[in-house]
Amino acid sequence: MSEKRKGYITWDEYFMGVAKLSAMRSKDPSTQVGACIVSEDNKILSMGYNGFPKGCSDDEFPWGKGDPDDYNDKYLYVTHSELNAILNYRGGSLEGSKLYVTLFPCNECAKAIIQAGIRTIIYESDKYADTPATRASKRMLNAAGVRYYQYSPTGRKIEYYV
Ligand SMILES: Nc1nc(=O)n([C@H]2C[C@H](O)[C@@H](COP(=O)(O)O)O2)cc1CO
Ligand SMILES: [Zn+2]
Repeated sequence: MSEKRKGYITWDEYFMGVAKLSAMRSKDPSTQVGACIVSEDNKILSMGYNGFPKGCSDDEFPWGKGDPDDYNDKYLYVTHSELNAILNYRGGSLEGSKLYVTLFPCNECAKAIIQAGIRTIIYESDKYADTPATRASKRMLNAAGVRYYQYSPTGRKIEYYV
């Protein structure tokens, strides 16, 4: 056997796969989001998923939304996967890096993405495309010249057994 194996996964499948694995750690009963930040030369720098900040117990803080009392709304407490991935990175600069994320970033994360120097976003779902948060996000990303494109799945089922 002198030729390389065929059927190995692409870089996009690899990193979106890592983002999805990360999302599976989320405790949010409604939407689980995962992110993976990668250097220009395809090395993983950081990962994250949506969750409460350190010390804010997943069992004590509220996971609900739409509670008449905003104080008990998860949106006040959750850190988004993208921001967690940015904050989890302790190695220095993210300048020029790429972000793989399972859901299009919101406006608040867009600010952090732009300021961190992330230059490319590869996203899977855009299920909140019509919301002001996503529209404002695209407005800022476009102005800042951050490139984004939707991940196109190959249809390959990613499973591994030795
Ligand atoms: N890009 C994103 N990254 C995220 O981590 N999130 C988080 C915030 C919430 O925990 C959850 C969305 O909850 P819901 O609105 O579908 O019930 O996903 C949300 C978005 C949407 O912009
Ligand atoms: Zn966000």
